[in-house]
This record gives sequence, structure tokens and C-alpha cells, in this order.
Amino acid sequence: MTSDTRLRLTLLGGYLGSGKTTWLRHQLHVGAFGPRVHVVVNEAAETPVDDALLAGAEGMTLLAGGCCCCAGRAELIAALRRLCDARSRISAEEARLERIVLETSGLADPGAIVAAIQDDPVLVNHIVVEETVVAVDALHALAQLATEPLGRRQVGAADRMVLTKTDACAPDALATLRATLAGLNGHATLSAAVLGVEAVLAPLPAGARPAVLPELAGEDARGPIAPTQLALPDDLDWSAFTLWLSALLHARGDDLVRVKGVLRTPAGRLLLQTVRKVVQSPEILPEQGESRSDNVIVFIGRGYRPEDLGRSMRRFLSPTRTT
Ligand SMILES: Nc1nc2c(ncn2[C@@H]2O[C@H](COP(=O)(O)OP(=O)(O)OP(=O)(O)O)[C@@H](O)[C@H]2O)c(=O)[nH]1
Repeated sequence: MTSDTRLRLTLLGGYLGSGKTTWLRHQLHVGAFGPRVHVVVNEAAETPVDDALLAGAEGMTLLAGGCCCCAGRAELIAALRRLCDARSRISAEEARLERIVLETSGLADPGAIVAAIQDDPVLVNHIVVEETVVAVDALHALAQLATEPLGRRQVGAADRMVLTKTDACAPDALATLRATLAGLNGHATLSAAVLGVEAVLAPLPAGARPAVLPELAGEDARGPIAPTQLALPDDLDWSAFTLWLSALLHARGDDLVRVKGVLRTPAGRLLLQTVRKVVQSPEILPEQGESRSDNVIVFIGRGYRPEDLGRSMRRFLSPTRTT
């Protein structure tokens, strides 16, 4: 039994669309984090989506509109201090908060967040960062690791890597990825999860070799990855919108890392999301009245101007309009 009575914090990181929310949703469902867990979700975009998915958590704080490892750091520290304050008003014998799970945005460097918590003179006395879990997308991680310094920093910061989407990944590619991850971070444990549920990882084939990754000097020359939001008209022409999105992903799916949003449709609130060129099966979300994030789509990527994205969509939806 530990005499350290500080709040435990699990940091959950991983690249955009790697499966963080899906994994966390299942872990909360099965009670993997124990009782009295507060979830803090950070989304880089102003329009949050993940909070709609994690509605089952006991307590939740949403930090939207700035990545917690950089622009949103002060907001994160303030939110964590508030949780610590509230906890210190309750005696250790009572049912007080035991753990925080912090789901970072896909653009965050988990190492920078751990450092920010440990460098804060208040938080360091109240919170112990117990584990950094990083979700690694079996379908896209090799490409990300080859081109994105951030992808490598995330893997490097992990105590535990959870391979996601292994159900959709060819065995050879999976073996190469596992050997690559072992080379990048041999200290972290590696497990697999399919749609959040733990899956068995067969022993690594003896002949598995890591991918040869190029040297990466710094951030990509195409500029930083950033979110852009587009509001959809209430009288949306669904076929035109779907066609536009498919054409866009086909042409620019490598630049457009992530698309997500909750749309109001005749069938209900529909969660639409893509990861690179992969369009996920749409999911109908529970009704919860009007939400300010409904009918707003967030596009996260680089290599285009936000205004061009909006113009392209409006042209497609109303071909007679010129802007
Ligand atoms: N086939 C398959 N799809 C998965 C798996 N895990 C997650 N997904 C899908 O991948 C997409 C992204 O998953 P999320 O859990 O939203 O990913 P995220 O890391 O939270 O995304 P961001 O917060 O935007 O960075 C969703 O459509 C999931 O359904 C998996 O194990 N297998």
C-alpha cells in the first residue's frame, strides 16, 4: 500500500484519430481506472466532439480550442488546480477523487504536458503522473512516424503503447510497425485493442524488421497542422456534401489528417469522422438537445488555406454561388 496520497493522473496521448477516445470509452465502461475518476478532455478545435462520446464518465472537464502542451497550457494547469482544490476540501477518509485521466489532443506532445504538471509548484504536491498511455494507429502510424516529428515524440513519451485498429491492418505491416516501435521506445509496454477492447498480440515473427525512418529536421515544411471549422447550412444537400467530402479526401487525404463533427440528420445526431483517407462508419449519438457543436465540421490538417476549404465546400453545395 502506498503512503503517497496525491491524485493519480493517467495521461492518454496519441496522434490525431489514433483511437484515444474509443479506447478510453471502453476503459471507463469496464471500470479499468477504478472508482472516482475525473476525465479531462483536450481538443485542439473550438468545436468539441469527444465530450459527446465520453458522456458516461463520472466527472468531466472539457478544454477545447487550444492544445494543452502549448497554447492551452495555462488553461490545463488552472483546471487541474481547481480539481486539486476541490479534493483538498474533502478528508482522505471520505469518497474523494482518486484519479484524473487526461486525454490530450492529437496534436499534443505528452512529454511537454508531464513537464508542465511537474514544473507547477502547486500541482507537483497534489498530482502524481502515474502513466503515459499512447494510442498508436496500426493503419497509419508508419506513415506518421516517417514524416511527423510529433508522432515520434508521442511514441517516445509512452510508458504504455496501445496498438489500435489491428483488426484492419495486414499482418506484415503490423509486424514492421511493432519492430519499429520497439526500436523507438524499447521501455514502453505494448498491447493491442480493437475498438477499445483488449486484443491478443501474437508473438512478433522472428523475421520482423523495423521500417527505415528518415531523419526529420523539424516541423513539416507544409506548416503546422491546425484546425478549421466549417458550419453547415440547415438545409444541407446531403448527396452534394458527401460527394464533396469524398472528392476532397481522395485529392487531399494526406494533408487532411482528421475530419470530425456531429451532424443533425433526419435519422438523429450523426457522428461523422475520417482519419486520413479512411471514412469511419457513421454513428448515431444519443439525443441531448441542441448543442452548439452540432452541424459544425472540424477539419484538421495543413497545406491549404482555411478560406479555400470553405469556398470549395460552398461552391459544391451551391454551384451557382461564386464565392
Ligand atoms: N477498425 C477500427 N477502428 C477503430 C479502432 N479504434 C478506433 N477506431 C476508429 O478510429 C476513428 C478515430 O477514433 P477516435 O477514438 O475518435 O480517435 P482519437 O484519437 O480520439 O481522435 P482525436 O481525438 O481526433 O485525435 C473512429 O472512427 C473509431 O471508430 C479499432 O480498433 N479498429
